[in-house]
Amino acid sequence: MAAAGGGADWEELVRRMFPPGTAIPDPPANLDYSVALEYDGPPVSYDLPRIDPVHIPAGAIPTADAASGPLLLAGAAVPVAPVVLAPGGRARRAANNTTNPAPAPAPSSTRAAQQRGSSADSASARDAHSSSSSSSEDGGSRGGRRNQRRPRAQVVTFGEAAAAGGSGHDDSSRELDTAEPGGEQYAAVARSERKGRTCHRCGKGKWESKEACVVCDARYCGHCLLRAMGSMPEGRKCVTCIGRPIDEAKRSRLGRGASRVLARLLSPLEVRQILKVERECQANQLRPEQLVVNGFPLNDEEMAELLSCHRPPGNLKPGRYWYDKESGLWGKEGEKPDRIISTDLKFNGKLQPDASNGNAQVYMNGREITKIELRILKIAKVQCPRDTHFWVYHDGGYEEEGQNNIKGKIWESPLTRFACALVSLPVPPVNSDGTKDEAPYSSRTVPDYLDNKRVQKLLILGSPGAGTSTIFKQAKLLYGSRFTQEELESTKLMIQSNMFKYLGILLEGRERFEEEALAVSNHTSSDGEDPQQDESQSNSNSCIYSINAKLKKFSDWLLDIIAMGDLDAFFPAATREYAPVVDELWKDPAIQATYKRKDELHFLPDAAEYFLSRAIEVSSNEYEPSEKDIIYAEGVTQGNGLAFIDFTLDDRSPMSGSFGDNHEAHSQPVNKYQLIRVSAKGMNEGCKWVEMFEDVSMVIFSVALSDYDQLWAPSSGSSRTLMNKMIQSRDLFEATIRQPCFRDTPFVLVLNKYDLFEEKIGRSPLSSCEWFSDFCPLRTHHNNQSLAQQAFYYVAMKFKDLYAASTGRKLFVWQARARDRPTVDEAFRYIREVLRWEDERDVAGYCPEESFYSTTELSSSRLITPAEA
Ligand SMILES: Nc1nc2c(ncn2[C@@H]2O[C@H](COP(=O)(O)OP(=O)(O)OP(=O)(O)O)[C@@H](O)[C@H]2O)c(=O)[nH]1
Ligand SMILES: [Mg+2]
Repeated sequence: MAAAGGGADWEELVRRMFPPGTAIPDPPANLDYSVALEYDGPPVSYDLPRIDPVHIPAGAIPTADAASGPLLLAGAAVPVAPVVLAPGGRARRAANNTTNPAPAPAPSSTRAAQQRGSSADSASARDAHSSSSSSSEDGGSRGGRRNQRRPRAQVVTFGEAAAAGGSGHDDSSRELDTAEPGGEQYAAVARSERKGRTCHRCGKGKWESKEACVVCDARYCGHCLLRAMGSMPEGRKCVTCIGRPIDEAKRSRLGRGASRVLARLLSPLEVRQILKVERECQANQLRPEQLVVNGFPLNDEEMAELLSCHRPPGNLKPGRYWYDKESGLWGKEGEKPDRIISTDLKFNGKLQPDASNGNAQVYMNGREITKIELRILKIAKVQCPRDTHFWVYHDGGYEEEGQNNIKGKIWESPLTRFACALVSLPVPPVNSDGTKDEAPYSSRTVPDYLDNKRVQKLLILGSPGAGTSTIFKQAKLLYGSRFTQEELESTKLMIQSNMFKYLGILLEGRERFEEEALAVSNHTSSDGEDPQQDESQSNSNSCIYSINAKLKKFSDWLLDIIAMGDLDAFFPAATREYAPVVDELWKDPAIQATYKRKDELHFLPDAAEYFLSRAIEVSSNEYEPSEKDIIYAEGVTQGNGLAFIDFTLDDRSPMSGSFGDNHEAHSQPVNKYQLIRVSAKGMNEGCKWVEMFEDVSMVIFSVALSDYDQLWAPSSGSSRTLMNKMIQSRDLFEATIRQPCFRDTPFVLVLNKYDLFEEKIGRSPLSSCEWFSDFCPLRTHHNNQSLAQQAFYYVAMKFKDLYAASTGRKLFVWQARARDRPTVDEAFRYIREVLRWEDERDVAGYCPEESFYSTTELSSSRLITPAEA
């Protein structure tokens, strides 16, 4: 505290402390005023008296009701609520009069000072500032530390703050200006804090979800949101940010993704309106100069033409683009085409040969195309040797330069369109017609239908047999279109041809048994000492012999039939003979000891028995696969191992139900998804496919839990030595997450075949897989988790740890039994939530409720043997 005295000095200071226009009472002759001033001298050597902040219970501070009434459009006045000062403010004022040294919380006084924002209050602001700066200056003092994370009192800030909005300072920057004299240094701290989890206004609510300002990213909890953002005439902006341009990083989320907080505070209609003005109000639109097309920034007319054309580029962000007015192709400067927009738009800039940074030595409308485009041209059977120059028109019609002869249309064949979809190249709409499009929209805003167009690509991968095709088929049956007649027909053929495969396996198996039986008989004849053992051995041998005899007869007979091509006889015979042979084999203890499970006996895939037992029906011409058959059948497409479906997912889900009154669901555009499956074979071809999928929103990686005790010859590489299947899956997973193109792509791991896992975990220890050798299930009385659940958690954690170690990010895990459709539905709803979390995280640093499914903070150590943990 510094005493100010002398002449009109003190009067001026006191005047500043009073509201404008208030008369200063005449001082009694002997009155002694003390006024606090900011101390900016060198650090002092003595202890400064400190005042501890008072705790003000929530609700003790009178507040005005937030205005959530009719929304006003840009430019109109913001409704102003009268300011109610926090008690802290009053206390501080009293304190400033020195007569009353009542403890006053520095934070709230700072806040109150800011709120008034008038010049008459600047002294109080400085005064509050002085206490804050002096305590920061004394280094490690308690007060200093506290001041860095100032909790703030809950008071009304909207209204008058909006009046100051034009000053170009947001709430937080003003606060930095006054309270944190350290300038840049402090700003950095404050900015990272802002990204943190606490409410920007009250400093609380670390775990609550929040809504963020689209300008300054300040995030507010449910208690402060409406106070900080007022009636939101330009969408989600602090009142002090109204009129200011949005943070461009948030542009793609403009008008969407309202938080749960907002949905809780306002009616769905209000939320929708706020999102609408956020998307459409003038202040939030791109400015023409933010778009550089063919090297020239747009002017107003060009911008208007671009946005109002028949097919404008949706979700525009500021940046440099190229545009080919003949074909309508549009892309980011230096990149492949991104979309096809209306043709013949007039821009100042001309398309340059190197616009897309292509190096294919083939030119389309003057632009050197990229290698990936060249590949598509080849698929489209366009002859394009080096240095070909094409003209390509809006409908894909093309001709060589100077030839005046349309040779065909590039995007006509479904195969070309499919290939384009896979490599994310645009194609014109099928009914694309002639000439320059008319302009049905005249406003500058992007039409709604474009917003709804967002398709999220989900790539599903996994090692062979992990269930990716089952999940894919379930998704198709759940959300996609029905199977076409053609698809049913090919499924039928596939099921029938699988039967041959199964029988082939049977025949191979027969030979193996024969060899084994031979080995056993050699062994018993050489060192059969124990007569009892001898007897059981010879029993078992004779059993094997008799079985082998049967199998041999069976297989010889099958071979004959196959040779004759008499399939009508073949399948019934197979069914008739197959089951009893297996049953009899299974009776043998030696075989049981070796194979543990009847279905492992013949090394047939899981589905084989299902189909073989109905071989007559399945092999007949009239056979029509049921939905269950489709699910059980192996293989989706017989072609290139690539398949995709488009679907939407509505918001009525058990998971979003857990979000309480989930209004935002109704206000959000329905997301469209494209599920792309690459067969394990495709994956194994050196992961060549992978790069084509760099723009996927998510990778779903499926692993069969039941693989942990299975040996399999690796499907890639030259080695044919058997290897644990789980380890193979792990290796493929690791190779996939390391792909540079998935650096920013979230992963969901689906641990599938939980039913088989549960069934076998009791008899076959999880540690059969060397990666799980330290699994140590808890057996306390209080622990009612089944062994399978513990093992599942453990496996999930192993993958999470692996993922975190390799990418520093968190892996999302879900459990499934893919043959069981509801579990796949649940998995996709979980996947949708993850996508939403990721979106919200991008926008607001929002973090979903931490749980096993969303966090990596848990570790598998709980389930590891102590010695190794
Ligand atoms: N019991 C059980 N069987 C499953 C489950 N998921 C898939 N299967 C079966 O496992 C077999 C292999 O599943 P697919 O979906 O074909 O596996 P994939 O990943 O497509 O494997 P590839 O076709 O080899 O690439 C099929 O017979 C499925 O019916 C499951 O959760 N439980
Ligand atoms: Mg399959």
